[in-house]
Amino acid sequence: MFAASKTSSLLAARSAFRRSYAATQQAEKSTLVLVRHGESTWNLANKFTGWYDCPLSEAGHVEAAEGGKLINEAGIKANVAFTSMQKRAIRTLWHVLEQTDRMWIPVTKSWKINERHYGGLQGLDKQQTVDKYGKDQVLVWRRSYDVPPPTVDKTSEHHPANDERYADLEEWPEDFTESLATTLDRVVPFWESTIAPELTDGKTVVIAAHGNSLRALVKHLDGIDESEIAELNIPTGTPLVYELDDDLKPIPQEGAFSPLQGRYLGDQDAIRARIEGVKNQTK
Ligand SMILES: O=C(O)[C@@H](CO)OP(=O)(O)O
Repeated sequence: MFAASKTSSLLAARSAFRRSYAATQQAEKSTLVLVRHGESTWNLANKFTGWYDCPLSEAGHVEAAEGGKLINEAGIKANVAFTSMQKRAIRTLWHVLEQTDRMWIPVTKSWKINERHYGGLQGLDKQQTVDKYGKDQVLVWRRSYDVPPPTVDKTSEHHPANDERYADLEEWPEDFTESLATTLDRVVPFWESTIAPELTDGKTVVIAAHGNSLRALVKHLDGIDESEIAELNIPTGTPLVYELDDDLKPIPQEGAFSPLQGRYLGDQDAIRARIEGVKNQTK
């Protein structure tokens, strides 16, 4: 009698273990941290930047280091990192890796997560552009999904064919510019081919990139529609943390700012104010 009940309780314990093990397997999730670079010298000067390679401003260095501290305090340990070919994002990543004491992890740099190219607007003062073309037109150029800003041709210093880091990477068209839609056309395939496999492999990933390349990525991840993405602005130097399920779908985080499902680390009121600041660059 005693032996029989012992056996059945052993079996019950084993099947409970199997059930809970299966649940852990299903609940397997990976962590993705997105950071827009800290304030750049051209953010400070309120100029359209795109692929122009300006550095961080003094405040931008502080913001990026603060962002790194927040990631460290959250106990997030990245295994791999990605950034663009632009020094404001690269330097931001360096701050993050320094603050989290993970300068040794592999880093991939790719133009596929560069800022959206601003075509003929690059280098122009945002407010002067509003004064010249009107607020509505500038808002269309800044935030519409698929209306690109004016193009640059190969005589422009801003054309990628005239920059040694990009010249041989692609057959660049004579006239070049990017909308958010065409930015997605490079960000999403890079995500799928290069970043997503690391997350599927159980790695924790950090990406230091740009306002519009990150808008493109979160549009894809969070399934944000074209009208809603127009309203979405991403603050500088602020870590945005996603937990992703087995299919790399975001698990909604408490305190996330809709339509995002990831959560920003840091003082939530200060973050809202920074988001408003980005929006108000062209009043
Ligand atoms: O100038 C730029 O490249 C971007 C980001 O700084 O600006 P905006 O927010 O206007 O798209």
